[in-house]
Amino acid sequence: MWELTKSFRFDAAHTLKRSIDAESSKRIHGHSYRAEVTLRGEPDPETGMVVDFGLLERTLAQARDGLDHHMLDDVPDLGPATMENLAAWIWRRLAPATKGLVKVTVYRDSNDESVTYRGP
Ligand SMILES: Nc1nc2c(c(=O)[nH]1)N=C([C@H](O)[C@H](O)COP(=O)(O)OP(=O)(O)OP(=O)(O)O)CN2
Ligand SMILES: [Zn+2]
Repeated sequence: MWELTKSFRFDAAHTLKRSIDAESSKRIHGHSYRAEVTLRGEPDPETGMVVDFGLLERTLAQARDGLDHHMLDDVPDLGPATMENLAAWIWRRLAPATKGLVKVTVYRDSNDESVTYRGP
């Protein structure tokens, strides 16, 4: 069994309701994120690939385009713009076209934080 991983980056703005740091969190502010997507499968004997990374990049671009330079509060079906919801949103975007999807991890390196979603 093989596992392939590819990442994409996006920058986006949001507001957040929180019980701590409430004032600064509810003001519009931005973060830089990295989403890492892992899928599992067997290489095709003819191509030697589980999936061509170029094809995977095209699929990931559809998710990135829905988030990069967007106001996350306005992204349909996201809910509160947390890293938890971002990971699940990316999963839902990718799952129909991504055989063997294992996990989506969203990183916010400026805060040394990450959230991993492994599906419903
Ligand atoms: N479990 C989660 N907790 C928090 C999330 C989240 O997505 N999941 N998100 C936030 C906020 O996005 C918040 O803006 C981060 O706040 P904070 O840690 O205070 O960091 P800064 O905004 O100061 O970060 P810089 O990027 O360094 O400016 C909070 N919690
Ligand atoms: Zn924030």
